Amino acid sequence: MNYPSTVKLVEVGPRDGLQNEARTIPVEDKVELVNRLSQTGLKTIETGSFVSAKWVPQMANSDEVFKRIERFEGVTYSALTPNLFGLNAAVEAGVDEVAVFGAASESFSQKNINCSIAESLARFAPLVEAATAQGIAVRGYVSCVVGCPYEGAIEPSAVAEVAHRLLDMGCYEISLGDTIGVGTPNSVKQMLTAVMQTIPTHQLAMHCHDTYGQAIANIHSALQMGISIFDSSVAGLGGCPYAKGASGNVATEDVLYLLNGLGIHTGVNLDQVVAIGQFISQRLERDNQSKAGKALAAKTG
Ligand SMILES: CC(C)(COP(=O)([O-])OP(=O)([O-])OC[C@H]1O[C@@H](n2cnc3c(N)ncnc32)[C@H](O)[C@@H]1OP(=O)([O-])[O-])[C@@H](O)C(=O)NCCC(=O)NCCSC(=O)C[C@@](C)(O)CC(=O)[O-]
Repeated sequence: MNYPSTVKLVEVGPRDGLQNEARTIPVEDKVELVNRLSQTGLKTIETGSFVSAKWVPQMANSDEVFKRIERFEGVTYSALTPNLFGLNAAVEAGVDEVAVFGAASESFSQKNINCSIAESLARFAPLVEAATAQGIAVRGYVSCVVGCPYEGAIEPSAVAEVAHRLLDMGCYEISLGDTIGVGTPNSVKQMLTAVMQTIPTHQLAMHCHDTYGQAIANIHSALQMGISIFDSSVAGLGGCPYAKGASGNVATEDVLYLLNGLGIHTGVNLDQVVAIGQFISQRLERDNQSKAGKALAAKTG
């Protein structure tokens, strides 16, 4: 079997993982989480979000988080920015990288960012231009790449179109989000086949949620197609506030266990991530969603 020899993991726990938590998480806990993740070998940590606090209250203190984290050499600290207002706030807070987030589903786009897909792209273009002019790289997300909570199945061609437009406007990498985790290896393959017709494989990432327990199977399928960038969240934290019932991202521990088993290099220390998964689950008083994390933690006591 042909797999990439190296995989980059984008840790989205502090953002995607925490954005949906009901109770306010103290800044200190977020800072401790980011600081600990920074020492595991992870090279990109999505640390917060510069969105409306009315829409996503949990991310309201992202500026403070950015100001208080320790910056570890070689680690990129990124944030979501839906518009120029968000970009300016993010730059002020000292982000290294930003991400715009669009969708392949009209209904999801309206619910998530209150505009159509076309309007979102028109809004992102000046943001990407302003960010790159300041030397800040922009990642592009496409949500609902397999299914949408409001529209059901999504055509691979719709995903390919939005992904292509984001790349064209200057995003350096496109992260394909199975927002509600409905994908299976076949539907993911069909979607990737369409997207890979216009986007080089090395510029594509998969962002899998594990709602239906398919995330690891889908990642394995994407690996076989040459994808070498995956988003994941420590302890499987997370869920999107505008996708009811969507559970967390695939757990970083589970992805690392898979990649280690396949002999794929990540540079990330699994044991350290397991300990962080236990720490954050205890702080949030929630169950650790990582199967590998729980099994490994039980072994070490
Ligand atoms: C995009 C908007 C702002 C449009 O929201 P809107 O209401 O259409 O915007 P607006 O321009 O009319 O502004 C309304 C108010 O928001 C303020 N505002 C405007 N922009 C900002 C900003 N950047 N930061 C802070 N405040 C902002 C603005 O100042 C104003 O304040 P008011 O005058 O009412 O006091 C809103 O819909 C929003 O914030 N949405 C965020 C949704 C979100 O964060 N969703 C979760 C992340 S996406 C995700 O999780 C999926 C992903 C990426 O993980 C991949 C996957 O799994 O699929």
